[in-house]
Amino acid sequence: MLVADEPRLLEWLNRRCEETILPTLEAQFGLEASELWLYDTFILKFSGTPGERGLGIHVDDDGLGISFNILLSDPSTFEGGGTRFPPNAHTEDEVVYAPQRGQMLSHYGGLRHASVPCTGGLRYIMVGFLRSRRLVQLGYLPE
Ligand SMILES: O=C(O)CCC(=O)C(=O)O
Ligand SMILES: [Fe+2]
Repeated sequence: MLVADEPRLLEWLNRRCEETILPTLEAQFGLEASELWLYDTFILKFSGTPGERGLGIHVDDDGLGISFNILLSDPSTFEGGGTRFPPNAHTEDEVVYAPQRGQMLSHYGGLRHASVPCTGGLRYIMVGFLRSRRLVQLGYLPE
């Protein structure tokens, strides 16, 4: 579901953006919050049912920006789950993140990644994509 369709969720997201999400992304990417534009935010539900376990390897938003991924569920309520970054030009190691409830993973959207499949219970995440023209100058994006 789209966060913008639910006023209470949108209010929560706007507050979190101001208090934590934007300051964190500013520090991580060396950008000013005013240079970032929240393009899309949605909630995803994964379960152990085949076809609902997670996303295969992909890039977000055509690699145009920055992605954040907040775990909404308590990790004790689902099995499996997490976000996986296969080896890329910068590292030979696969990296897997399995955050606690409320923790945020943020990354350049053009980095290839996938869900670690959920194998039981329900895993809810909030995923948002931000864009910024400055990412090009910083060398994250192709010209
Ligand atoms: O399951 C995950 O943590 C990955 C979610 C994701 O990459 C996305 O929604 O774009
Ligand atoms: Fe993604």
